[in-house]
Amino acid sequence: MLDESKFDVHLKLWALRIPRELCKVATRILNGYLLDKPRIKPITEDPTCEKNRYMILSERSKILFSIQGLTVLISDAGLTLLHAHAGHVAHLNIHDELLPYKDVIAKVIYDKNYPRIKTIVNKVGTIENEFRVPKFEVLAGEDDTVTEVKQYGATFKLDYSLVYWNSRLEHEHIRLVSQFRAGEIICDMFAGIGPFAIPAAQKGCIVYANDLNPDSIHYLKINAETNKVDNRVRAYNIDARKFISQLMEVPNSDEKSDSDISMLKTGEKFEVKEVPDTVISNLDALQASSRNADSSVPPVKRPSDSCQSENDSVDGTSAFVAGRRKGSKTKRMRGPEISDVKTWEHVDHVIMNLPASALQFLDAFRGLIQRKYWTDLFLGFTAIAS
Ligand SMILES: C[S@@+](CC[C@H](N)C(=O)[O-])C[C@H]1O[C@@H](n2cnc3c(N)ncnc32)[C@H](O)[C@@H]1O
Repeated sequence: MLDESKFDVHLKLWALRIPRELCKVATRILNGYLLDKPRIKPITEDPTCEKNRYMILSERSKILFSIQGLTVLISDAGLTLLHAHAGHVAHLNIHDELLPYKDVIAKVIYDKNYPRIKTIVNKVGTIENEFRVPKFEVLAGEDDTVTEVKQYGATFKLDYSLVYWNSRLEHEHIRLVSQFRAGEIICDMFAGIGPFAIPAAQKGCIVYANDLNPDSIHYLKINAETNKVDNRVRAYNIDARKFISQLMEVPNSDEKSDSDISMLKTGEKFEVKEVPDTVISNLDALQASSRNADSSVPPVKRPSDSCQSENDSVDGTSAFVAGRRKGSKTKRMRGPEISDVKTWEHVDHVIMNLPASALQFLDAFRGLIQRKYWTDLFLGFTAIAS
């Protein structure tokens, strides 16, 4: 009789326990570091918790390694993903039991990642301020937290010590924006430096982006310009409640007779229009005036103050920002301009990315929409409130 146990192989391997929803990302990051043996799956279930998975590392995974900004430390305390990074700043979240070694850990990460990583910071205490900016201590490298991050083809400048930023949300940014369509109107109530607003505008949406933190708005504006979407992003630096209520306020100059309103109700929607180049050029001169909405939302119809340029579209595929493609010299296409938008009549999506408390802002919408003017049945909400 065959003794099958003679064929058993026992491997002593390290494994990384992670929440199962991070499996895809982790597989990408750990590419080349996972166990690669025939008929052995490198990702297995965690018998103690169905929400977790074990990522089994290959035999050659060492004590400390760093790939794409994610450092894995294998210590007596177990396996820990130590840092996320934003541009040249690596952000550690060192657990209490490892704090006595924080300088050594920082030095190793610095040495292994320099010059890509130039500053190593560690989070101190819990986040208590309303801007959601953690406090950091610099453990190694330059004391310089102004950095640039690239996500989905957009560039974001930020000061890591002054504004909220979480590189790990890239997937969520992409997922949400993928649901928007060119020409839609988006209100981002807690916009930060623009990780939803900028790609939405790149896609051809008109974006009203607000944040209470003046530093976030400072960088949001820089990022809108850098990514050439400042003509489709209007930035505000006020409390979210005030922001949404001002956007929904009907200006006196826009009050309509009943017959006007019945025409609106027939479903007036923005359409892609052809615009002669001369009109576009004239609009260029007015563009600057649209960039500084800041602390108030004037509830009046603004003059035409924006236009699309041929660089507006990231991939050139959207109808709204189709613009003048290479080789075509005669016409540009444009969609709704921010000056044409009447937010009290129509908004497609509201983004509320304020984990733990976004839902507490829902009452701000009570009685806000004036049915007489509102042209749609629905308003889409996305509250990221976990
Ligand atoms: C979790 S962050 C999200 C920022 C951005 N959406 C992102 O993903 O990077 C929440 C943001 O809401 C802002 N914030 C907090 N309370 C606010 C309020 N009452 N009104 C407007 N913005 C507020 C903070 O300054 C912070 O930038």
